[in-house]
Formats: sequence, C-alpha cells, structure tokens
Amino acid sequence: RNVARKFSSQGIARPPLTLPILGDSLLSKPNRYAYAHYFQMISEFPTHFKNLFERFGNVFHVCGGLTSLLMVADVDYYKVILRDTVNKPYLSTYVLKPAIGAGLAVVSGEEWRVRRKMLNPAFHIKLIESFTKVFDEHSRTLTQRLQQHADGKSSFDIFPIISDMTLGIIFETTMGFKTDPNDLDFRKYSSSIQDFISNESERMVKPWLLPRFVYYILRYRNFKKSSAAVAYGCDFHTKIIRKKRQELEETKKNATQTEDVDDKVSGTKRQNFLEILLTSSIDGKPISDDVIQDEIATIVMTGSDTSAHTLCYALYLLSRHPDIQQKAFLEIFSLYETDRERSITMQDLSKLKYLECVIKETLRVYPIIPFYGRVFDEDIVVDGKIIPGGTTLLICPIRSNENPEYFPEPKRFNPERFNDENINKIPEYAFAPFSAGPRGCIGSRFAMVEIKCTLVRILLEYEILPFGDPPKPFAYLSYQLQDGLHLGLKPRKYDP
Ligand code: HEM
Repeated sequence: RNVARKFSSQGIARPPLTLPILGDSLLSKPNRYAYAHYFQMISEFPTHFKNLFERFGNVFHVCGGLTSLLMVADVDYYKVILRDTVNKPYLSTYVLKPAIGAGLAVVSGEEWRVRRKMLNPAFHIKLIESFTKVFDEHSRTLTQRLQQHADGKSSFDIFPIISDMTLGIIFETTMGFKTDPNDLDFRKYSSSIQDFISNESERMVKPWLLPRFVYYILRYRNFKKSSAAVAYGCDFHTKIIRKKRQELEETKKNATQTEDVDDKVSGTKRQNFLEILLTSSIDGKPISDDVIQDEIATIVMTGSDTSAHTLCYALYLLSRHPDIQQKAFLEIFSLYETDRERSITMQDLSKLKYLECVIKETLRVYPIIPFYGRVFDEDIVVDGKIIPGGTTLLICPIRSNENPEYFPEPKRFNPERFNDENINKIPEYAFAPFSAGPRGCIGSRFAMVEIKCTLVRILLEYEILPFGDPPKPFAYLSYQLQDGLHLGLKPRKYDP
C-alpha cells in the first residue's frame, strides 16, 4: 500500500482498489466467460491489455503479490529505461530458465555483460552476410514445399512450414547442422520446442502455476512434457557440442596460425555460432560446454519462433493489401526480373527499401515481443517522477505502436511511414520492435536479412491470396498465433 501511495501521490494513475495479497491482479481478468475458456482468454488478452491503457493512460501502476509494476507506453520513459539499465525482472526470466539456464536472454548485470561480449562476434555483420546463402537455400526449399498448396483456390496453414524453415536456418547457422523437415529427429526436436512454448505459455497467463511444485501437482502431464522437451533439447545440443569440440581439437593440431574474429567470419570456410564459441575464450580460458549449451539453447529459443511469426504476419498483411503486395513485388522484380534462379545477396537485399518498410510496418502492427520488462536497483527520476528502485518497468510496444502521436492513423497498414522521407517524424525510441540500447536484440540484423530473403523468394514465386480467417495473436512471451495462419497462394505469372 505504501508503494501504491508513492505512485498515486505523484499523479501516476492507479486502479482504485487494492486487495490484500492479490493487489490489482484481478485487473488481468478479461471476463467471467473467458476464465472458463482458457483459449478464449488468451486470445482476448491483447485487447484487454490495450483496454487497461485506454482506462489509465500511457503510464500506470499496478501491484500483485510482491510485484510492483509500472506499465509504460511513453517514449520519455522508454528512453531512460532502455538507455540506463540492462537488468531484467526475475519473473520475466523464470519460465525460460529451465530451458536456457543462464543464457544471455535471462541473466542480468555483470554476468550479462560478459555473455554479451562473448556472443557479439557470433552476430558480426560479415558472418550474417555469409549466412545469406543459408537463408536463400532454405527459402528455396520453402517455396518448393509451398507448391502443393498453390492452387489459387483453397486456404492452408502456412505457419508449420515457415516454422520448419526458421528452425532449419537456426540449426544450420548455430550448429552447422543441415536439417530435413521429414527427418524424425528434427520433427521430435521441433515438437519438443513447441511443447515447451505452449506449456510454459499457460504458466505465464496463470501465475499460480509458476511455482514448480504447484505446476507439478496441478498439471502433471504438462510438467512431464515440458521437462522431457528440455531434457531432449539439452541432450541433443550436448552431443553436437562434444562432437564439434573433438573435431576442432583435431583440426587445431594441424593448424599453424590463430585467427582473429575477422578471419573467422570472412575466411573461406564459413564458421557457425558454435565454432565461434568453441574457439573463443573468456579471460583467457576456453568457454565451458555448459555455457555454450545455454547459449545455443538461447539462440534456438529466441531466434526461430520470432522470425516465423513475423513472416506469417507479413504474409497475412500482404495478402489483405494487394496494392502493397504489388508494389513490393515490383521492387523485387526490378532487381531479378524473370531470373528466379539468381542467388540472393546482401547487396541485393540492401536495395529493397520498400520491402524493408513492409517488414517494419508489420512489426509495428504485430509487435512480436508485445511487452518486456526492465528493473533498476536504485530509484530513478523520469519526467520529474521518482520511480522507486525494484519496480518492474514493463515496456509495452503493444500500446505505444498504436499511439497516433507517434504513428498517425495507427490502424492503417502503411509501410510508407518508414520511408526515408517520413522516418524522421517518428520520435526516437517510439519504434523499437527489437528493443533498443545496450540490451537490444542481438539477432535483429540476422532476423531482418532472413525475413527479407524469404519474402523475396515467396513473392518471386507466388501471389498471396486473402483466404482464411485473420490471425488470432495472443500475448505470451511473444505474439503467438493461436490457430496458425491460413491463406491462399497462386503461382505468379510473368508476362512473356
Ligand atoms: C523478428 C524477429 C525478432 C524480434 C522482433 C526480436 C525482438 C527481440 C526483443 C524485443 C528483445 C528484447 C527482449 C527483452 O528485453 O526482454 C530480443 C532479445 C534477444 N533476441 Fe531477438 N528478436 C527477433 C529475432 C531474433 C533472432 C533471429 C535471434 C537470434 C538468431 C534473436 C536473439 C535474441 C537474443 C539472444 C536476445 C537477448 C539479448 C540480450 O538479452 O542481450 N532474436 N529480441
């Protein structure tokens, strides 16, 4: 109650009633019917979340249990928060820990700094450039797999096919592992990740399931499935790491020179993330297998689902806006004309400015990470208000991306707002789909190149048709699709 008073006395909005222990938790309840129907509840969650902002404004305070939460959708706050802290609140990292241990995405403070420094070379621009070939190969396989659905008449769920592709890309770029979507081990790995994500998502929206023993008692089957998924993933990564370490030791015996980061990423042999980590060191000591295992799991968890969802939302928006789809296609056509065999290069992709605006506008309309938290140890002052240390600050692109002051006519899908002429009208930090500041997404360039490359291949081959229901995103750790994404495809006709 004291904390709540501190906020209201400074004019920060708060709900009127605070219950003992539960605090303001009941605010997260969308409606009575929805409580009885879990899937209805999660699909309503984004709307409900936005309604709370409608009611209390762009900055408001809530609390529940021992958590004091400041919900924020204001750029003045974003600037201070994203610039000045790299610490994450405990709760937001809790469900990921069993899968990614002390991986980059969950640690804070000095531990985070050491890990980020270690991983930065694995996301070097030259390395990503060398991965363009991998993105291109996988997107070609994707367009071949799509052929059977491209009858121009019926709708189908494209999400599983895209998801196979993004996971395949992560496998090859992180571990040098070529995947076959029909391979049994790959299928098992892919479904174990989906099991983990869907089971843990339930815990995020039903916080009473967070303590492991409660989860164990009330959801024994899910608990077992999640634990089996984590064990399977760990075992899989450990085997690959050991094998690769042995191989590298063999090669090292014959090597005469050491390489620096530049050689690693631009040498004739392209290195993957795993090889980079295995040949790097922290304070002169080789990185342990446990640390590498955590980071590989982190990249798999953070780098596959995010890109797959963004691609699906982009395809949906293009299907519903044929004029924008045509403009994006014509830009691609101006580069490739009818030469669909030509390989995609980073230079080509950098010329596709309109396509880049389409992806950014997709991320504005569907922010894949709809909210994320930060925490300061000490009190901070923002906009003349004192925010007590320990408060969890929840940055909410799900709301700020729809603020008409930052994005006029926010309901309109308008890629032009990101073109060279208009981009400066967007306030700094208002558009941060990959977060910003020192703790921004380490894979943002990777994701942009991968998504662009895939859209080029799809648009060169197909027209995307507006069949099927609109997507039903629900907010968990990412803006997930509840029932996949249904659309239609038609082979693109080129005039002779
Ligand atoms: C459209 C695709 C993507 C979006 C929108 C996205 C967005 C984000 C955001 C908002 C964060 C900050 C989250 C937080 O602070 O809680 C983040 C962190 C992170 N992302 Fe991404 N991401 C994408 C793709 C990727 C890819 C492809 C990779 C790896 C290949 C990746 C790896 C990471 C990692 C490791 C972090 C944690 C960074 C740190 O804590 O220092 N992401 N991402």
